[in-house]
Amino acid sequence: MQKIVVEGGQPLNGEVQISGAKNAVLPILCATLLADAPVTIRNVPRLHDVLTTAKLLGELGAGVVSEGSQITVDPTTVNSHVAPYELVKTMRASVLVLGPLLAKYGEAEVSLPGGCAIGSRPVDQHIKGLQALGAEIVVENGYIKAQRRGRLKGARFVFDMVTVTGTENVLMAAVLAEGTSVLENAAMEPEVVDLADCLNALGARIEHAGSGRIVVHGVEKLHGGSHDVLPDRIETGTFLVAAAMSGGRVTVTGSRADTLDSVLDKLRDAGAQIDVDGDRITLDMGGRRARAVDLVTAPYPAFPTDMQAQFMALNCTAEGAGVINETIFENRFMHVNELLRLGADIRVDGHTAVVRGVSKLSGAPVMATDLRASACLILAGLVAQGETTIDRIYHLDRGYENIEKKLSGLGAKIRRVD
Ligand SMILES: CC(=O)N[C@H]1[C@@H](OP(=O)(O)OP(=O)(O)OC[C@H]2O[C@@H](n3ccc(=O)[nH]c3=O)[C@H](O)[C@@H]2O)O[C@H](CO)[C@@H](O)[C@@H]1O
Ligand SMILES: C=C(OP(=O)(O)O)C(=O)O
Repeated sequence: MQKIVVEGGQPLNGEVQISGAKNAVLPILCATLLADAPVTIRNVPRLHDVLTTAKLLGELGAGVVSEGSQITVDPTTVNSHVAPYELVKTMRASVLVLGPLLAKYGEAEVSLPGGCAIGSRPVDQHIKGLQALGAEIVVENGYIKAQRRGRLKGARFVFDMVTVTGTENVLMAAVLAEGTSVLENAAMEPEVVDLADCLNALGARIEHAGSGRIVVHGVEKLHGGSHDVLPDRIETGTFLVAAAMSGGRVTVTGSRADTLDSVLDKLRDAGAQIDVDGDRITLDMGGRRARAVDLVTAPYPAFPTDMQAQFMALNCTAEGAGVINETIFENRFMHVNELLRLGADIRVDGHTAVVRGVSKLSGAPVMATDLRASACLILAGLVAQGETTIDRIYHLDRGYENIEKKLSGLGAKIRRVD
């Protein structure tokens, strides 16, 4: 099994290009199922999750052609409406074919995602939202079995809590419903806006995506078209944290600072100087040691749960102590025990972790437990004395494109070994 080996101690300097967002491209690929003609998606990151989604679309009968950072999906040949457990269990985002298959083809059978290392991944809100649009849904034998009689009907639906994939699933179904739907307490994440932009480019009539109240005027069909995926704000944040921890100066290019307000604020609190110039964000730490920061994860525009592990790494070697409160997932502190192996000082009490900065971490073999935990361990390895070997990096390949090449380009000593 492949591992990442990091030798700590190099300040990072230079420029790095940001890829398209994993959490935007996956729903967008699923949304192509709604169209009546081929759809081309550009700025697609080369990630394992993208390959899994392409495989799923292929199993449903769609034509999928991938060329570099572009994928064209031809949904006109879809002949199956089943998303099997084998694919859904490796990637929760597979549940996002539920809304499109139901709305377009009248039926869908999608495996329940179950849980994962970071916590349970319930889909009750997806089901309730689709039922509000008139779907008949039963859950049996581990599958969500949905069908509709006639067209789905536009409705008002209030989500019990902010759910990103829940909003996306119901939004995609509402696009082809008869009449207007109003989704209240909707997720405001930039990835939801990107999905809505893509759907509107294909002929949907979605208003106010990015607010907590999305209005969808149903249309009879979507045409083909193309869309450019928005830059990955979590990849951007991960490189900026790496730069801050190393005391260096890094410019990320092809990024969107307006999707990163809470993350950039925390980096400023940590002592970084941040300059934004169009799609370029420059972080300059000027050789200084970061200050520890407090943070609470919450739905957008608050601090993202997907950046929690990386900031925990930052706090590990920062000046002072930082309190981290994780409110989205019940088990998203799996990286703590691995950071302790590197010499970190962290106490966890329920959803709260208190991290006291230490003057140095020391390299050790560690194990990645999930996607962002993997990134966190690389960041810690980059500032630890000696060598850190990170095992189980298949998690990393789900969500970061060429992270070791990109970090090497900034001066890090990092390599992948078999
Ligand atoms: C709001 C939020 O920050 N969502 C994060 C979540 O999105 P993802 O879409 O995976 O998860 P949701 O946004 O749906 O879940 C948010 C919360 O709602 C609960 N829930 C969700 C759906 C449902 O039907 N019932 C239910 O109870 C979940 O248990 C969780 O506590 O994980 C992604 C991957 O780490 C992140 O990119 C998203 O930022
Ligand atoms: C945990 C993540 O993704 P997923 O929901 O696909 O597991 C993530 O993007 O950090």
